[in-house]
Amino acid sequence: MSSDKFVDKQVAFLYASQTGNAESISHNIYLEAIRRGFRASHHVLDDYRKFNFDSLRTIVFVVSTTGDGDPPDNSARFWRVLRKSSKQSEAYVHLRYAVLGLGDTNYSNFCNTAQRLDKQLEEAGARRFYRKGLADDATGMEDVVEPWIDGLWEKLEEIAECSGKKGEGAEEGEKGEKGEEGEEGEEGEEAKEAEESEEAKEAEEAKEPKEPKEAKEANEANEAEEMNKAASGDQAAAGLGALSLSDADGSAGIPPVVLDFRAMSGLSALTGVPRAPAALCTTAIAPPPPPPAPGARDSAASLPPWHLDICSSSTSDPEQQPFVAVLRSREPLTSDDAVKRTLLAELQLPAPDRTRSRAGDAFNVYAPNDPRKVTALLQQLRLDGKAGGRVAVGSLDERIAVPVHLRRFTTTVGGSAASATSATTVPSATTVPSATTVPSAHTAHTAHAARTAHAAHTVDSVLRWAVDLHQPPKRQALRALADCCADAEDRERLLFLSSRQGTGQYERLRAQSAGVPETLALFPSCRPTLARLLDLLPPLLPRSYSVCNAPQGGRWRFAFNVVEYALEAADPFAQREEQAVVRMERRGVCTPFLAALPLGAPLLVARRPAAFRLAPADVPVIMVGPGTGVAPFIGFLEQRAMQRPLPEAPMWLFFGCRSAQHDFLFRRQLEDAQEAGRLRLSASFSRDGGGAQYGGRGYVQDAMVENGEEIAELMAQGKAVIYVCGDAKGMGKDVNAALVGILVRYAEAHPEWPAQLGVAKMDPAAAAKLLTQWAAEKRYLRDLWA
Ligand SMILES: Cc1cc2nc3c(=O)[nH]c(=O)nc-3n(C[C@H](O)[C@H](O)[C@H](O)COP(=O)(O)O)c2cc1C
Repeated sequence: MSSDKFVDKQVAFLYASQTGNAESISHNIYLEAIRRGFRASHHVLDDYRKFNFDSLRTIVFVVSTTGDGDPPDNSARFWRVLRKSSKQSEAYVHLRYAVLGLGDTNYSNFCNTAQRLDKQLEEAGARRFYRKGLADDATGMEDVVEPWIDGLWEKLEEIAECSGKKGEGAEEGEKGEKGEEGEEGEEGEEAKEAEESEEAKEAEEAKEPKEPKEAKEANEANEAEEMNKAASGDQAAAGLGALSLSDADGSAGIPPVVLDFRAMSGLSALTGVPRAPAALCTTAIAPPPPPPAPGARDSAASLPPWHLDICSSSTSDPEQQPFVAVLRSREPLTSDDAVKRTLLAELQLPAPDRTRSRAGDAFNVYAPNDPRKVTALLQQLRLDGKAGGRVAVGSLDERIAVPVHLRRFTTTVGGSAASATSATTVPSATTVPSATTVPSAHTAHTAHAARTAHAAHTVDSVLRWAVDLHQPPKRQALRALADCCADAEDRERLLFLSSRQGTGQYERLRAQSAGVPETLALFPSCRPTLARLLDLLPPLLPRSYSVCNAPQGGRWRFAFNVVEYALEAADPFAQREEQAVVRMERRGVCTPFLAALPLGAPLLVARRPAAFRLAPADVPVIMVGPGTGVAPFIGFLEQRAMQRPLPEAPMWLFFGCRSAQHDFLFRRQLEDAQEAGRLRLSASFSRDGGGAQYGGRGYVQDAMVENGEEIAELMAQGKAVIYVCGDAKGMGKDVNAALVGILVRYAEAHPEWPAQLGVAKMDPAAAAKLLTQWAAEKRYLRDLWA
């Protein structure tokens, strides 16, 4: 091959993901890249040491945004490194990159991670080779993600060829080379300019009013592109490209024989059906051993069977290493007849000094799927007799590792050769890691190790602990499940559900919180193999809670609403013909688990980076925390009560709930603090108005507006810090809007104030911009959840 025909097909796919969406999307792109002959690698951003970020030349980023415009936890360290290097304007001139951002326009900082990443890379001289994709969970991510991926391949091929054409000189002076400059073509340059001017405008305007428009524009651009792709049949080609011969026979290293479906009419082009994720996993299941002695398996049902592994593994951040805590107490915070049941639980931590707790801390709990869901699924898969059988997961394609959350299952079955290509040997009971790093108070669980060595690798444990059975399946998964139906009608219906035309029914299904077991039950002939199901199910992630006490005595208290509801998963096609109804109780993953856990039971937890830190004692704080959003503020109150001399700066809490009688959380504690002069409490009650003592119905944002002048005074003159904690979609947005209004009115009453800030007119856009500035200065802090 002559040097000018050389094609450099090396590309790294890097992701940052809080709840797994970005991870699974980037993993699917990476799989497709391998199949298309790219020399691809796939890493989480925080593993930057493994992939040597500075030496990469072509990177495709898929990053989500979490919290209040924050990057996911698994990219925290990467940002520090990037910030340092990107201070030099030429640091990344060698790099070509593309960014796909995942976000939700219900949050104020739409796709902030992707935007920030793009900006910082560009400032450091890196070159965007493909337009930025910004996918919106609020309107359906697939609408942006799929066309963005479709368009990516052409650009990747183009830049691979450009690098190749330059032959040996390709590594040097790339930026000035003609081929490189022409990467995006005229269209690409225009898009880039449009983006640049968009960003310039963005800097002028406040984030909040701007973002939904941006998402809309990005979506429109994507839609146009998607139509072009559909016309060329490219979607069908990409979707069916997985059917390469080398995949089927597993022959390593031999270039795959890929059948090109480009010229054939594509099902997805005709119906808007998404492409099914490529098959990756293989599984081998050994016959189950004789049943364990009674109680043996359940004795630590609250811990993943591999918890000792996790506790002793060296994580990159020892602060966030999981450990075993014990449930000490649990009590209701609501009355028996409250609409929502809220519980207060307390955990005993193994070693107080190890946790270095501070008020405002948050932590993760590792909880299993509801065992009833697992049982229902095993029955549907006809695997109920094999639940206790040891399972080995492997990869169909030697070049591709199985996803991280399944790697512990890449073991041989019973010593015989498993079909899993990346299989290693199951650790025997004696090789199970010792519990030296597990705190001594918890070493009782060590004795459990031998028993769990087997349980750690069973069909049951993979479905209980490794994959999420609660999330409604994504449209791509439904598309793939359609191929697992024996009955043509089931198949058609699943295809329809996954398509754009099926959006209405799909949303209906999602609204009913139908997880995979419930969805499968609606399509009785759908029987995916365990391997296919593992391809499709997202990893089961830990759930996060705020600590609601000041750190003392190695204890964490936290409050949670028990998410439990019995709904009927009605057949989404019920209007068309006979009604199919599946009755299954649907619940959250973690809170019913915590609500039912026996006192004294162990559970696996890990610290999370704190969303909030209490301001210094001389800084006034305004706290907005309806419902369980009040939790971190209880910790703040306790912390300030412990400080000497007692802080004089005011603490003002806006609390809200339905009814003073039923769900006024921490009522006694809050009223006592108010009586003692340590707290100003503004409580709002949306249903009963709070009775004579409080009076009047309303929400926290209404109470804020009523007290707008004082709030604005504290913020504008007193340099207060305002914290908001709770539901993002309703409360978070409403409180933000209330604050905008408050600042506008304050400026009308105090015309000198905007001038002091150098603002000509404090209109809503200027007020929103001021809030953004306060957020950057950490004076307006939000911890919001969906
Ligand atoms: C607690 C929480 C906070 C979020 N905050 C934001 C945000 O500030 N801006 C945004 O655009 N999207 C936000 N999102 C939406 C996520 O980015 C979106 O759901 C995405 O698909 C998640 O991808 P991941 O699973 O890879 O983390 C938030 C989602 C959650 C659950």
